[in-house]
Amino acid sequence: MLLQGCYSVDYSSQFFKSVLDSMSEEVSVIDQFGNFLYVNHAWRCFSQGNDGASSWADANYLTACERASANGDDLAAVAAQGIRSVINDQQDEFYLEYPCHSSAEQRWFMMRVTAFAHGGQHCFVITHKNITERKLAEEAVLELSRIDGLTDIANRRCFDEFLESEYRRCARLSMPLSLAIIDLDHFKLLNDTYGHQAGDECLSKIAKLLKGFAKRPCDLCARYGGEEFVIVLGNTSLIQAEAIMTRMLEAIRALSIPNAHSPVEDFLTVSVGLSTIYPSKDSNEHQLIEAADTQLYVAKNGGRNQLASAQYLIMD
Ligand SMILES: Nc1nc2c(ncn2[C@@H]2O[C@H](COP(=O)(O)OP(=O)(O)OP(=O)(O)O)[C@@H](O)[C@H]2O)c(=O)[nH]1
Repeated sequence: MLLQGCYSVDYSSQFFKSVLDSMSEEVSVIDQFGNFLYVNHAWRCFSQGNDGASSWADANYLTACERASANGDDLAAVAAQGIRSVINDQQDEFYLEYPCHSSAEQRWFMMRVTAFAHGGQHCFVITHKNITERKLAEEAVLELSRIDGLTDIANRRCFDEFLESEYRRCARLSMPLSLAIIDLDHFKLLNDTYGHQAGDECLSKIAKLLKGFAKRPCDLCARYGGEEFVIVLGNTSLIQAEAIMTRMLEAIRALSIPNAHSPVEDFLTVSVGLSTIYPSKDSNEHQLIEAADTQLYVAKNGGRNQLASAQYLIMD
């Protein structure tokens, strides 16, 4: 077929083959049994680079997915199910984003499956597009959305998510979970005496110190509110958490951040409310927060500059 424009173009098979071979997306066409009918240049390059298989014409996409699935690749099972759903006309299109990391780099791909009919035969186009750049940008944004801008530690949102998942993990493994709320004493006076900028610097200094007390993957230090911080200690009993918090209180006193008008000391002190729970299906993480908050109230009322703690007991 010839169409007239600036140039005359011959829309022959060779033309479309050249178009498909020039694409960076990997494109293949399979029949309803999963047998390959066509693959473009990018597909051939990718599969050769991956496993040296060059004879795509003899291969079967569904069989390859099912083999990978049997070897523990859960996403291959999802892909096979998605392809079948388009083949069986259960949906017009299947779409999957999946990681495919190599030893050298992190990579993500987007797979799309659509159907078309050709000469009475049902055909299915499967494309794979490298979406690594977009995924890395999304991850960076997500990371930023979980960090407190001033202190560079986890923010409240990150804390909420972490506590929920750590709560479930400790419940599953019958482990204790401890939570400490750390509130700076008379911080308003520090701000009023030395200015807001000095207050900000103080918050950053405290955050940096607290981070050193939450080093394991099951720990988290976060900014909970203005001058309130939290430390989650997974798999940590009350006695162990008390020991850690006592060391932390001493470390904060040792910083000797001036707070000349504080009625407690002439340097910055903190009050800590600590509670430990053995998570179960009869309790939840919000009860642990309430329990730590109650202990913080006890510490504040007891004269500040101290730790108050209690095991959270689940009532029948
Ligand atoms: N510099 C600075 N100050 C903050 C920030 N967020 C909250 N604050 C201040 O923290 C102070 C908290 O005051 P209060 O709630 O009265 O608590 P406090 O003075 O620490 O008194 P107690 O907690 O009862 O010991 C307020 O003056 C807030 O303006 C911040 O990001 N930077």
